[in-house]
Amino acid sequence: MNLDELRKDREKWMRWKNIAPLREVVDALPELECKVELSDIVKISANFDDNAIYESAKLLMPWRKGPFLIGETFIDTEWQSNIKYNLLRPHFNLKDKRVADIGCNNGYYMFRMQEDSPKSLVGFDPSPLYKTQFDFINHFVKSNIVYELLGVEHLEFYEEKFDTIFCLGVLYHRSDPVAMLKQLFKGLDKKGEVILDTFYIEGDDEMCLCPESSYSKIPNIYFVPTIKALKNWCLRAGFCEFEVLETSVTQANEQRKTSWIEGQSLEDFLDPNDSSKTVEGYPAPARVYVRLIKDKS
Ligand SMILES: Nc1ncnc2c1ncn2[C@@H]1O[C@H](C[S@+](CC[C@H]([NH3+])C(=O)[O-])CC(=O)[O-])[C@@H](O)[C@H]1O
Repeated sequence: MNLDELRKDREKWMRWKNIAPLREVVDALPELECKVELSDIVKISANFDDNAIYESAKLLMPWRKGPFLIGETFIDTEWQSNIKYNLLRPHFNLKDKRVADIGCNNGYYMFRMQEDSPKSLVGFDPSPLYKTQFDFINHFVKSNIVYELLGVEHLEFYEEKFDTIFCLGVLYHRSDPVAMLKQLFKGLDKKGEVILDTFYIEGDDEMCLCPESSYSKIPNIYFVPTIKALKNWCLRAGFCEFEVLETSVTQANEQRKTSWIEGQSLEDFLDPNDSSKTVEGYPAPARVYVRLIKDKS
């Protein structure tokens, strides 16, 4: 597959009529000397015109992943992504590694991962809006992060292999999860690892929930496995080791409606009389975080 042709083709997405005005917002950002602090909130300080920054950031809504503070503008994103990042933080060390984040959204995790001084950081996400949010933040952060408007399906054709691949919150969106796991496998160098999270259901059987048309009001969720079924998928994809790192139930403080998104959030996705269930009557979203090893030899 010729990725350069695809890249060229996807550059055109930036001229879509809903995206082009947002590109102008990014192109008009001022050149300023900035101080960047990588903590739970990615903080950028400089001599900003705070009203202008606020108005520009608002135009790039919805903001799902973060939070960010730019001057006095606090982008209170739908997700407090620091919770997932901090849960995973004890389980990786990225020093001098080639790292990819698949489904990187606006790059929040990659901005934080810079604290480890990886050799390289590449984000894959086929969303022109999220890339524009990344460009907005990175205009001030000035990182070397590479953002590819590509999907997980392109990873196996990518020009370089990776030592660590993060793939968080993507597997349940794929209609062929084993094929996706194989694509991650092929994206790794020999000794590589994948850190992945996905929704799971409780149970000792090797079983899977197949939602009828939506899960937690999300339409494109195909399979929600037990941990044992997930392990089987991973072994079938070729990984030699499957290690459960953490499990968590999404709480209202992690995903909630803020003034930086339109529409609904977690509180509208759960049964109002029983928060252990989704509105569809399925078990409420719980996530398992795993490490997959390509080859131990
Ligand atoms: N083919 C594709 N390949 C890769 N990514 C894709 C594709 N299609 C859509 N996406 C992207 O995958 C991300 C899924 S969100 C996870 C974000 C982050 N990782 C998180 O864990 O918070 C889901 C969630 O938060 O549950 C979005 O940014 C999509 O644009």
